[in-house]
Amino acid sequence: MNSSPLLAARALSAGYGDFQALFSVDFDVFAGEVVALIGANGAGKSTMLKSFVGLVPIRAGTVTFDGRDISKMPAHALASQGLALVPEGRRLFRGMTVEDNLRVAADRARRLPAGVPAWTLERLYDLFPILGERRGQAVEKLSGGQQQMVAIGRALITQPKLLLCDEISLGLAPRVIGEIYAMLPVIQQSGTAILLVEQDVTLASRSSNRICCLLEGRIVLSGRSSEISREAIAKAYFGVGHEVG
Ligand SMILES: Nc1ncnc2c1ncn2[C@@H]1O[C@H](COP(=O)(O)OP(=O)(O)OP(=O)(O)O)[C@@H](O)[C@H]1O
Repeated sequence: MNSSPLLAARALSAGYGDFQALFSVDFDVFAGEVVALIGANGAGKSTMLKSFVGLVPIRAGTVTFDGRDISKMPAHALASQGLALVPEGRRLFRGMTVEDNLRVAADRARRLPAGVPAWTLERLYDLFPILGERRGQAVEKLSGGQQQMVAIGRALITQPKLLLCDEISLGLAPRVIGEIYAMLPVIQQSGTAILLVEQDVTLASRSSNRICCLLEGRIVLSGRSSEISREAIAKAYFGVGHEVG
């Protein structure tokens, strides 16, 4: 693993009005790894992702990406830096086809160095063949899982170094979740790091190299997914002193 992180948050605080959602968070993602961010409802997971991409303003601290301070960079400028968000709820362009949803995002893509293979429509259709079959259909005609595949494809076509995924399993059937999560190693092997916000702790743990747990806006546990016990995760998830069943 490289010694300098791809994404680094330092003493990051963020919130909404009078409410503080993140308290001096230190957090890293290194190139090529999959990190899962877990925590109970309201712990601050989405806020953290949104603060990375300029959708929630940072109150204190810094976020650097690929060595550059992005703390004040507007959301629309981040795709060209190599940071892409798959937002909770997908937020596709309704009324547009699968292919047009993908094409629109390509306009904001990062310029790739020579020799680095790009995520093209063809590669995305190889990753999710059903999208190729349905490329001409309006996205609202697709199932939830297929829409999630479009949302992931739309992020990938911006050629990210880091893909931020906000609860991509939410509301989907286990089989569909399995199909989508099966593609994460393929994306990782292509050289894209992934930060997953995931409610399902078992899935989060199985799908990641490292896991971090947020509790009430603070990181309370961080380590290699293969080395952290279920008990440690449960304690961190619910807070120290909470009975673990
Ligand atoms: N737009 C907002 N305005 C005010 N408070 C907000 C807003 N969005 C989130 N919050 C509050 O910030 C805190 C963190 O919310 P956040 O959505 O980041 O949590 P989360 O860990 O992603 O939870 P969930 O799994 O429920 O999405 C919560 O207390 C939430 O109520």
